[in-house]
Amino acid sequence: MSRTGTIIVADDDAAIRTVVRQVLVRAGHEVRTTDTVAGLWQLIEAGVGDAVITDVVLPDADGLDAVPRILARRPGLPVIVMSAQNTLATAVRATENGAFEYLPKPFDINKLSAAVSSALEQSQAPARKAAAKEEGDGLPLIGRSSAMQEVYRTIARVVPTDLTVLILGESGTGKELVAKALHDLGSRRTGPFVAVNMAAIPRELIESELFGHERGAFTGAQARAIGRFEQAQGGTLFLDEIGDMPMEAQTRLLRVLQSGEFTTVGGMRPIKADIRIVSATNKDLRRLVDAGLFREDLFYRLNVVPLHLPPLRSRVDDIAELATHFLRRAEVEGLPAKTLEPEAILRLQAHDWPGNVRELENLMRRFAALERSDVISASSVEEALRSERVPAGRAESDNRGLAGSVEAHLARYFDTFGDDLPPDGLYERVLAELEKPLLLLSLAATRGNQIRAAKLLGINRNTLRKKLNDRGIDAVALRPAGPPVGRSG
Ligand SMILES: Nc1ncnc2c1ncn2[C@@H]1O[C@H](COP(=O)(O)OP(=O)(O)OP(=O)(O)O)[C@@H](O)[C@H]1O
Repeated sequence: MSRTGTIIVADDDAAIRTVVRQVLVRAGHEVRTTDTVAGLWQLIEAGVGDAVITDVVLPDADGLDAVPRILARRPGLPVIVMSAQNTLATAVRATENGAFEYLPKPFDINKLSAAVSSALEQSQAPARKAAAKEEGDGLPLIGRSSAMQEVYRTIARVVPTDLTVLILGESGTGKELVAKALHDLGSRRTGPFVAVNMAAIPRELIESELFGHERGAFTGAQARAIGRFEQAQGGTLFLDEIGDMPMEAQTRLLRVLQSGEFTTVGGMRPIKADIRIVSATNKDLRRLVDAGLFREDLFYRLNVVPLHLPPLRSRVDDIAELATHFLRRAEVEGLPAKTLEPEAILRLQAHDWPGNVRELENLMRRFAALERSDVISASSVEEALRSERVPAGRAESDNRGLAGSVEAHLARYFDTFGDDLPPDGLYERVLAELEKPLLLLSLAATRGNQIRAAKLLGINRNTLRKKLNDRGIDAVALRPAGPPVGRSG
């Protein structure tokens, strides 16, 4: 049977107070109502109430701003916030201010009842519930498609255990994000999360990188070095691109999984491993096993719980929410606010996303930075997706396509640095890089005719000659012997 209690209701709309009162009284609760923050505060000070339901906009003050004050006075008292300002910002503010639940108006009576029941349950075990709520809100994964629901179910099932998880999925599907979520939600969250990418470390260094080495273990080992296993003690070790692990390191890893202990390279003393292992791959590990490139016994040890991350193209339902999420994130980072028109979303949904969520994230970031209009149109999306497919160096016939392909090249250049930045002095370098091929292509297109090329470029003939000199281009030598290339005349 669900618990009953005294609920304070603060709303300046008499009709809402009446409806809420009826619902709560019918469920066996006692109700006290008020229409101001001042009235609410009086009840709080008097120690009344097992839970609070408050509107945000009240005549004398902001109901949401009152939440931290209420919690300071009555720690653990669940406060449910209702608001007609149904923005993500209000929802986020409600969470940040410590609200127990946020209900957008008009609210569903069943949801209100459910929120009150769980609020009263929480007041029985405040600390545990508050922690659980914090975890839920911090979950970084976006997507409500049935494919993602399956992923969430598996995550929920393995979080309370220390089972070894193997995350399988194409590049950019969120494997690392899931590994981090497994860590952050589990009992090891206060310990370290250490990620190692097997493909990023030179093969001959992998063992020492993972297990550490003793002084003098090999040429160049001048001091003892701590490996990733030791760094991850008490936490989670994420082995990314596990299919790229060399055989010798595989053997060593298998031994650790079997014995629960590891030794450093050149070391004798076994160290107990108190680590959860999560690994990931975008390769077909069974194939690697068949080809003799991956140890079968290790495969079984790692694959205790397989977690398949679906490619983005198979969860089209998530695209709108993900795209909006990435635009908002760009906005939070200081880029201009952008939204997508409905047809633009349809266009995104029709794309096949070979780079999965990462590709969508990069595209949205690019729109946030470069799109001139506040609303991203279907044709902008079309153009951006088309320009991604333009092979290097192929010119487009119209200005918009040209901008798109240059943009795609630049975007790819930025992407190669991942989270880092390209070297400084980019502006000059990019302009210099653009100028030479532009001059060369213009001359080629006009069969080396400088007057025509100057006209095509829209610059003075003398300016063209100077630029050719500066860039060391011999225009005469460029006159092709064959037929004209493209648009001359
Ligand atoms: N469900 C999701 N919700 C929000 N962001 C996501 C989601 N899935 C992936 N991302 C974002 O997409 C990017 C790629 O994700 P991640 O690095 O986890 O992919 P991966 O599968 O590990 O890629 P790779 O195989 O190339 O290492 C990250 O910036 C991540 O934050």
